[in-house]
Amino acid sequence: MIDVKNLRFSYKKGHETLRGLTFAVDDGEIFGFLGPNGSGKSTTQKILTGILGGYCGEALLFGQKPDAHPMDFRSQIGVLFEFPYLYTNLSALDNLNYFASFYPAGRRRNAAELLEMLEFKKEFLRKPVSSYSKGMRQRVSMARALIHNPRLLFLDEPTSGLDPSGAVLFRKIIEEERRKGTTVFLTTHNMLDADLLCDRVAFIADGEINALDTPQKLKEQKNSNMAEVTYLYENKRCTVSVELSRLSRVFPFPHDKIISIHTKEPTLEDIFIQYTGKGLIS
Ligand SMILES: Nc1ncnc2c1ncn2[C@@H]1O[C@H](COP(=O)(O)OP(=O)(O)OP(=O)(O)O)[C@@H](O)[C@H]1O
Repeated sequence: MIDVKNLRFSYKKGHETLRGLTFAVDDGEIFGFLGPNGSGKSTTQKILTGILGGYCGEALLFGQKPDAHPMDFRSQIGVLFEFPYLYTNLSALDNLNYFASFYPAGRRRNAAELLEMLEFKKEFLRKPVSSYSKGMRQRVSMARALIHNPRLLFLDEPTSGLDPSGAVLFRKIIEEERRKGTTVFLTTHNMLDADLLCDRVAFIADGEINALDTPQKLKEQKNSNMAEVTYLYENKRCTVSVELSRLSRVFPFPHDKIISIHTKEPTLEDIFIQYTGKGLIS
């Protein structure tokens, strides 16, 4: 679906923003592109969606160059941008009907039904976007990305600005899209989204990919094999980290009562820091 080989890009001479990215995204996959601010995520997405040209190396979507603008290229991709590009003086319905009009009638989804699926407040359907909260604008932007049933979805920070139940709903909708066979390129620094949704993730830092695998494999590779044990000893509550191998027979410390044992599994963010030496929010 997406094939990127040795992709390089510079905004100004002498400084490379993308320094030789190579990766492939399979049909029907949710592929996470994770990195801290300024690492090159949006630049990569802009190249793949045909907004930015002038790159070196190879970038192919459906076997085509994204900046060659073949007639049907844009109708096959849906994009949720980091910042909502909506007409703020128009309502949600007018925005969506306008964007839908760019696509063949056979591909268009019903704007009102899409907004209902996204739990958009009915009373705001005909009010201007300028009166919407951040979460409402995000819902309209998601509807805009889905309005023409794209084969490939680019989602840049889809759950940003949403409350926890909105984020759960968006994750459900993204999974539903995947079930229908849509491929998803998810750009984010939200670890929970990446861990819950992605089949594979790539870690990008300073314009380079440092690791690429399934979230589970990445976590297993760097598994600390440690357990955190909480116990009572001489009426005092204590917590220690112990290697799992040392727990196989007896607890290697004096205790009166074990209260809990938890294996210390690294989070995707721990792994990211181990690979790149940086946190995801810098
Ligand atoms: N139009 C531009 N002109 C010059 N430099 C730019 C431009 N857009 C981005 N950059 C620079 O390129 C680098 C990568 O930016 P990019 O927006 O791709 O990062 P990002 O990983 O998407 O960050 P964020 O998480 O903040 O969105 C940054 O150093 C940024 O300042």
